[in-house]
Amino acid sequence: MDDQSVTPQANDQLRGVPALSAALRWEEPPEGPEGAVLVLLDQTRLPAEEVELVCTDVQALVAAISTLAVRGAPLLGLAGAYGVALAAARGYDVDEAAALLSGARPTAVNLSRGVRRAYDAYRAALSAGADVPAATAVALSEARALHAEDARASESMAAHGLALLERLVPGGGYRVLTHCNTGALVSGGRGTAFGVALAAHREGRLRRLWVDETRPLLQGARLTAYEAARAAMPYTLLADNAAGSLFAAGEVDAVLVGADRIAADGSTANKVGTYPLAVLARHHGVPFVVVAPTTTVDPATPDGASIEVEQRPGHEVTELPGAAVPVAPLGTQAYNPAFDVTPPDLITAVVTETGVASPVDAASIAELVAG
Ligand SMILES: CSC[C@H]1O[C@H](OP(=O)(O)O)[C@H](O)[C@@H]1O
Repeated sequence: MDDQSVTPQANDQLRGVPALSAALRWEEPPEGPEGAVLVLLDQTRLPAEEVELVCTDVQALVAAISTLAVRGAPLLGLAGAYGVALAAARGYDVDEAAALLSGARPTAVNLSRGVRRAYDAYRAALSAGADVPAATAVALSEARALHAEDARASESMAAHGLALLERLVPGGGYRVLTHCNTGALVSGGRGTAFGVALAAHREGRLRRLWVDETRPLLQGARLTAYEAARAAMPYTLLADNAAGSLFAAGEVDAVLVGADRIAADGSTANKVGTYPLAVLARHHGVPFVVVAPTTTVDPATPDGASIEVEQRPGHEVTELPGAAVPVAPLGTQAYNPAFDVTPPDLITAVVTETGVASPVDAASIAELVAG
């Protein structure tokens, strides 16, 4: 494979792009939280433009979640928690806000879990006699705590994942294939699977990051390539359909992917196209590793069949992002699941901030959750 690594200087799209800002942040004026806003980096506009969305109400935040302007399981958890605080700060119906936020996308358990965490804290404060401003401060404090916990979890996952890679592929020079986007754009920190690849790069052990474009919304081509270029990582973009030939050519040492929901038995929902990679990895004897915080593990979901897979609009398949005309004839029906589910027997290891589960089964997953 010829070296096609790109450095930020070589890519006009990136020249002059400001440093990657936080994917999500809370802002409030000196007068107090009544004027609070949630500022989101609009991920639908990347990599060409770094545009921020300023959400002043829950409806705007729900729309941003539904359109993937803000996305990625851990970040959805933060958005949900801050969304409850925003509703309380601005005097909206907090019960209604919690319901709207939790229902914005069904698969990533982090979203409803983040909403629940801030909502329960808010309600508990009110029950304990706090007034609304004080209860709002409690909800915001929970959101901020979750943000900090996710950043710390990101560092721990990178450390555990790097140590696992060294065990799986001794000597470094890893050629890692990844799918979708799992970097700082989905996290309070440096991400999940991408964070492991970034740590390997910084240790001089990453020979190549193979980046699946990840149809139909191209999170890989638009977002992972963007993050990899900014980190000056040796990355190469590929069509999802080309992954098989890379395995056949012996060009992949490990697969690193994220997760949106990990069931109690280790079944893992992740971006559609993940399951075929797991089958390819098994066929070619390549380690297949899921990297996710324990906030993505849902003990209440027993197995893969119990995971609700979000079905998205067909136009995302029949139209290319930004194209003037559809690629398919008008009226074409499209099958567009946002995720698929990989069974535990095809997963070499699950890496969380608490450690590594391998083999992957109900017992090893429970041990990760217990910490
Ligand atoms: C570590 S983020 C988890 C997960 O979220 C992405 O889905 P989406 O872009 O639809 O939010 C993708 O499945 C990532 O692997």
